[in-house]
Amino acid sequence: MLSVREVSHTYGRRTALEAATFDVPAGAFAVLLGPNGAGKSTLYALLTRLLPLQTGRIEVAGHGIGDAPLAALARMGVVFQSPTLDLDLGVQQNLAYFARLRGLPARTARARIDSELERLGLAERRTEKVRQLNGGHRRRLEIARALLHEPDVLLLDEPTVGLDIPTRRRIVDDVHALAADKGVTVLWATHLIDEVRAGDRVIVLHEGRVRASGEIMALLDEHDADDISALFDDLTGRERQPPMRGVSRREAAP
Ligand SMILES: Nc1ncnc2c1ncn2[C@@H]1O[C@H](COP(=O)(O)OP(=O)(O)OP(=O)(O)O)[C@@H](O)[C@H]1O
Repeated sequence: MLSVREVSHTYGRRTALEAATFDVPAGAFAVLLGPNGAGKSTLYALLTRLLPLQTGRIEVAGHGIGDAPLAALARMGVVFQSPTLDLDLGVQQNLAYFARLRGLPARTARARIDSELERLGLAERRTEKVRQLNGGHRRRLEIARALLHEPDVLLLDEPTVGLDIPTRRRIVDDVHALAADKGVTVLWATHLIDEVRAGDRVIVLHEGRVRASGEIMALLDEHDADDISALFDDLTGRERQPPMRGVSRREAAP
């Protein structure tokens, strides 16, 4: 569903991505895991055409982002690192405005917005300004907005930045459930290993290079790592960190 082949990007003399290559199969939840400066945001800018592709090829649902950009972008929902809701518009207005931008027929938009507001427990608060919502609700509203046009692929760039741990956990669980429910393919960028769940695919990006890519349990076996923290330390040269909650091989044991 998402294919990234030999993608490199430089800013002047600084190399941000170097021959990055990975695939995300349809319906998979893939975590793009990399420390600060790994090149995650650069990759998202290339995937969404905020930056022009310098070398390599990116395909979304079979459409090349360079040669069929409109078809590729139409299949994508995007949640950027910085929030993009209009704080002074109402909850429902934010969704309706976006549905218009995506060209959804009014009746379809209304039905989807109603069901999303219901799911988020915001139906009663639909006329309130977004400014009045807490951080977790704002982010969940933004994710719901990105799914209104029923994209095949949902891209999220560090969507839990600035949120407390319980809210972060809730959003990670929520998007996993949503993805399974709607069959949407997800690429979730983060530097936080505890956002990976058993069954996820992981792409470890470090200094612009893909260091490993595959299903998390298979990667742990392949690298003989006890848990994701050890795998991440091994692949990024990070000093061994104290144990942190995260996927481990013990979970897979009978
Ligand atoms: N506009 C720019 N001009 C020059 N260098 C840049 C620019 N944007 C990013 N870089 C550099 O490219 C590299 C990759 O940055 P990028 O923002 O893509 O990484 P990231 O993994 O998203 O990091 P973060 O988690 O901090 O956002 C870094 O070395 C960064 O300093």
